[in-house]
Amino acid sequence: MKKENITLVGMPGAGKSTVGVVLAKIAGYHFLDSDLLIQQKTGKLLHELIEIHGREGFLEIEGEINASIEAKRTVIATGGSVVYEENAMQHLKEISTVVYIYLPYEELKTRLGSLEQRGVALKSGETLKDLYDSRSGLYKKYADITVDASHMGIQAVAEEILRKTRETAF
Ligand SMILES: Nc1ncnc2c1ncn2[C@@H]1O[C@H](COP(=O)(O)OP(=O)(O)O)[C@@H](O)[C@H]1O
Ligand SMILES: O=C(O)C1=C[C@@H](OP(=O)(O)O)[C@@H](O)[C@H](O)C1
Ligand SMILES: [Mg+2]
Repeated sequence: MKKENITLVGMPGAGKSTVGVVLAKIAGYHFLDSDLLIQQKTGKLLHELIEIHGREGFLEIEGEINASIEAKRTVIATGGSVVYEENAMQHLKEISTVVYIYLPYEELKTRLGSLEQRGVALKSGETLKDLYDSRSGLYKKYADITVDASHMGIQAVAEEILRKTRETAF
């Protein structure tokens, strides 16, 4: 593994935050959840930011903060909407190996609770299926590696990500 950070991307509920902590532990890395970084830097909760600034305003803030991450030997769990921000993704690709945690739509749907409660950056009238279909291509576009997490437990997904990042030279 040439790059010294691992960035996790994927749909909300795919397991970026939970798997990320376990992955950091087994890799001997630090862990950074960029959602928490946004909350620390703005002093607001994510859903408050979306309420105050709207979807576009939130994406701008998310993009800027992700584009400014400095990390070493760190697993970075991003928020699902970071792939809308080209600058942020270019930066994350420069500093890390980007891993897409893929989950089929049906499995994701049963896993996710209320979308409002999670503060997902939906356009007006957009459903989870619309979001899934429109984002899948973006996750694939930026991913160096894709891990299919269907029917896998948290530990198994973390181990698979570590195995694949170690065997792939970037
Ligand atoms: N591989 C998995 N198997 C079962 N449940 C999982 C798995 N990965 C994550 N979860 C659960 O799914 C929910 C969403 O996980 P989370 O890490 O918050 O996703 P994300 O950060 O991608 O939005 C949590 O309740 C978490 O415990
Ligand atoms: O996909 C999204 O639109 C979002 C996902 C959230 O993070 P998770 O992917 O960790 O749930 C968070 O960044 C924000 O509320 C928007
Ligand atoms: Mg998360």
